[in-house]
Amino acid sequence: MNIKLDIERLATRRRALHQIPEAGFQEVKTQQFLIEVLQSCPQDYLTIEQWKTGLVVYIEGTNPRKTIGWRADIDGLPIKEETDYSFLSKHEGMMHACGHDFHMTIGTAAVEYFAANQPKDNIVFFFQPAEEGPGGALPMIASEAFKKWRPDEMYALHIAPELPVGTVATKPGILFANTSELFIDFHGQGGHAAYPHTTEDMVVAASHFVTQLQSIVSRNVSPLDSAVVTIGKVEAGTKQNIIADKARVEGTIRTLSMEAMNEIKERIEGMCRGIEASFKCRAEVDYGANYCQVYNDEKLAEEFRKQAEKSETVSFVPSEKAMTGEDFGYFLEEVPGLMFWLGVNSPHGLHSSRLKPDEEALVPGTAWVIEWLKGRSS
Ligand SMILES: CC(=O)N[C@@H](CCC[C@H](N)C(=O)O)C(=O)O
Repeated sequence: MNIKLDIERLATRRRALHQIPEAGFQEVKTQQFLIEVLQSCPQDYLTIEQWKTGLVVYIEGTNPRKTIGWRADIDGLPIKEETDYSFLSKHEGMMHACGHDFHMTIGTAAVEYFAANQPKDNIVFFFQPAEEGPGGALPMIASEAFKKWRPDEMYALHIAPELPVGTVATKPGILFANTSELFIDFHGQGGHAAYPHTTEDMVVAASHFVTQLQSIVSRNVSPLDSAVVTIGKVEAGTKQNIIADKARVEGTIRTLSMEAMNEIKERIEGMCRGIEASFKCRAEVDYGANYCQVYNDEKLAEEFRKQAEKSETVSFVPSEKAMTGEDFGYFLEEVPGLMFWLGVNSPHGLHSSRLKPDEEALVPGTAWVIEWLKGRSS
């Protein structure tokens, strides 16, 4: 299939989106930008509905037997950008460091294509807020728009910095892990740095906790299973000579099985009780947003591989499972489908302040999404 795509046009759109990254459920400018792009498509059989800070775009097919879903996530991350781009993020401390600017560019370009080339089956595009947290997929699935245009099958992509441009990768079954956020607040008695015996030092309490946490994966999870417990943020204290009365640690738990997830949470709570007793403090645990695993339909993953192997647009690369999380997993609990990686060849990885996906990947990425959706619709 030969679809002509203009790299300049795609890159311009991606750059505009790159400059306005917004946190989950705050994607106001992003939503406005997407509306403007999508309103400039032929509207004959297109319906655009706003849903919170996201959008649902329905394309009516010529002779529909089913509805095919596509999901693109739209939120940015709280990261200070450190690339050498001339089109740096204009939102201080925020960055599209997970490639959602690519996901939106490809998603909107696919809408443009189908708005001008009516598909046989209906296609519904979900531009979903808050993938990085607190999670937009579950409320989007509960929305009236999802009920009205409920897809029979559903797809999404994620950029893969480590794969070359022009490649796609996926696998049947589990692709991404179960995840749970982790927030723990330690409260004690602060005071003067010179009188530690009159205080309960929350820097010391939190430090012990973070160190103890490291034994969970090695000593409580079966060596035949896989799990990750990462603390990405620690916050405590106000000044070098004041003993902190509060400390907060923030992290994430990733597992391939729910048994491991439950075991890890039980161990964390046990450790917190131990820290409370040892340091005469209070530890409050909050698990924030939890995402289920991304589980690709076996039959569809096989069809995907076969079609990609025959394609002139992309090359297929087999994929391993990853401990990444994605609330797209919730869509796949509702309807069969799959997620795949799109190679973008960046020297720096996802969630890096230096992530620089190669814009050349926008052309095969968009062409492949169109090719795949067209294939599903014939
Ligand atoms: C693809 C990707 O990087 N996804 C994020 C999802 C975040 C899940 C949640 N906020 C958590 O941190 O547990 C990831 O970090 O894997």
